[in-house]
Amino acid sequence: MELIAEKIVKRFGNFLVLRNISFQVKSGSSIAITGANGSGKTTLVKILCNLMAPTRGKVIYRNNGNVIERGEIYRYIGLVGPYLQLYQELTAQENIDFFARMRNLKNYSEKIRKMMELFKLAGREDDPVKTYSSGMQQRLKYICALMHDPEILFVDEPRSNLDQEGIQAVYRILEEHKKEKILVISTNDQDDLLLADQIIKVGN
Ligand SMILES: Nc1ncnc2c1ncn2[C@@H]1O[C@H](COP(=O)(O)OP(=O)(O)OP(=O)(O)O)[C@@H](O)[C@H]1O
Repeated sequence: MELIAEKIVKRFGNFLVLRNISFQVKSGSSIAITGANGSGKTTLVKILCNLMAPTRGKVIYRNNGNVIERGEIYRYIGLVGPYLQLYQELTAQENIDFFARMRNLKNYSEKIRKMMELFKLAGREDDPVKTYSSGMQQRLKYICALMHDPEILFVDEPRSNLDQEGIQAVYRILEEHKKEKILVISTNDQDDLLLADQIIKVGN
């Protein structure tokens, strides 16, 4: 699997946020997007995930040399980010079932059980997400992003709201993920940059 960004430019009106961002990342490697607050990290992640169109430039996903169509990209990616909302009125299990149905996933209960255990959410499956703390919600986002074993995992602000134990669990997962798949993180944290084989700086 390969993710290629070709001369990505993004403007909001006259405001130029991204100027000519290009890179390539392959399975078995990782990339970090870094830059000051407001420099365009989240904008770039959204463009890479096909959630926002670039003003100019291209995002290409290739699998065994074949280009994946835009409409199919979601099957290959998992995304964790502050703007990714869980359904607050639904329980954790209902959120998980919703994501599973969207991805046509079957027989996922054992995998979810292990991940709920790992993220210390076991026993809280039937609680509405609105009763979860922000750190618990962040943990649940990781579970929803990872349940279909995505080839590319995007994490915008990996540590967001997590305690030390949560960060360690996430780090183990990210280290494991980038061994054979693609990891893209957006971060301002110097420690997070150590996870990356390549660093892209956005902004000035
Ligand atoms: N939909 C939008 N319309 C207009 N301007 C936007 C829009 N989205 C983002 N921007 C602007 O683009 C710039 C980059 O925003 P972005 O959220 O990508 O930054 P960031 O690097 O992720 O910031 P932070 O580190 O604070 O999360 C900001 O100046 C922001 O105000």
